Amino acid sequence: MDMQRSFLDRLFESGLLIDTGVEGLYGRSGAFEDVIAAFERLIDRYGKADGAEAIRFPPGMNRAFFEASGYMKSFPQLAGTVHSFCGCELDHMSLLKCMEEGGDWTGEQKATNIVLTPAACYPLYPTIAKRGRLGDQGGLYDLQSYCFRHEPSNDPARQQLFRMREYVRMGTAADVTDFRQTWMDRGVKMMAEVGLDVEIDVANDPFFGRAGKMLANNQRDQNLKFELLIPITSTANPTACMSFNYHQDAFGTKWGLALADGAVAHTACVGFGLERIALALFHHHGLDVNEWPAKVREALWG
Ligand SMILES: Nc1ncnc2c1ncn2[C@@H]1O[C@H](COP(=O)(O)OP(=O)(O)OP(=O)(O)O)[C@@H](O)[C@H]1O
Ligand SMILES: [Zn+2]
Repeated sequence: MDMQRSFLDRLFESGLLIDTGVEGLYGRSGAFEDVIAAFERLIDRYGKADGAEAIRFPPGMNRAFFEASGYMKSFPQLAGTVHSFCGCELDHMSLLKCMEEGGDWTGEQKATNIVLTPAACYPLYPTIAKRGRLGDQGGLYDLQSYCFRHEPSNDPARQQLFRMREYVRMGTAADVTDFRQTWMDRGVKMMAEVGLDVEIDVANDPFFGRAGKMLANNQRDQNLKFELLIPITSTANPTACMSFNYHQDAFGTKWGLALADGAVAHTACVGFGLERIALALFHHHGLDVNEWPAKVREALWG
């Protein structure tokens, strides 16, 4: 396990990641960000011909949509809510007094209407449903967001605030499973271009509790989730750097997403973990991008 800690220490020493004193919450250097920007341009090149509609949401979402999504049923342990001080002057005085005494001042904070986005695609489904039926070709969207998950760790690849680039397809079952397969093939090709060895395997989400075990088994048995894995700090447990999810008609039904003929839409999403991909590149090719193989630099920076 201390391969993780030592890689994290090297990232801090090189300045690529900046320690904030909280596990999984890091500043990033210009060099780190350049790699993410370059990799996103590579994603753009692979996806361009498909004509996805680009949409960017901030890293917080409407609490009502979050509640309706069912996230708290499946992943209560990962969610992060935004709370604020909503009191009067008297409340403010007791707040300051409590802080001064080192007490728990957060208990009086009230929930706002914003929840931190857990995955880039969560705000999309209710947004698209509100527009009415999809067109004849269904829908294809290009998203990117910071996402929050409460999973503190000294593994630099497991962060609490990280960026996810996603494509989401809405259409018939065939449309969305074809889309997912296309991106599995593209994912392998893209990673080969930047000199990373990958494998693709069936996977499951970290559903909470005993009932969650069954959900996870079901997800695996039905091949609903695949991950593209790259060894970063462990070859025995390579890290998921992309995931490919087929939701069947679950989100279509939940949000009322309808195809042009009125049938319930199927959906699939493909996610790139941008920090994980950057970390895989630094781990494989070294912490100085100037020393990376020419072929890799060419693929990223032309
Ligand atoms: N804590 C995290 N830190 C950095 N990147 C992450 C984190 N969690 C997920 N990702 C990235 O976002 C992508 C899409 O998220 P997804 O929900 O499919 O991940 P996940 O299956 O929960 O990941 P894991 O199994 O490693 O917890 C993942 O493939 C991964 O690259
Ligand atoms: Zn998604």
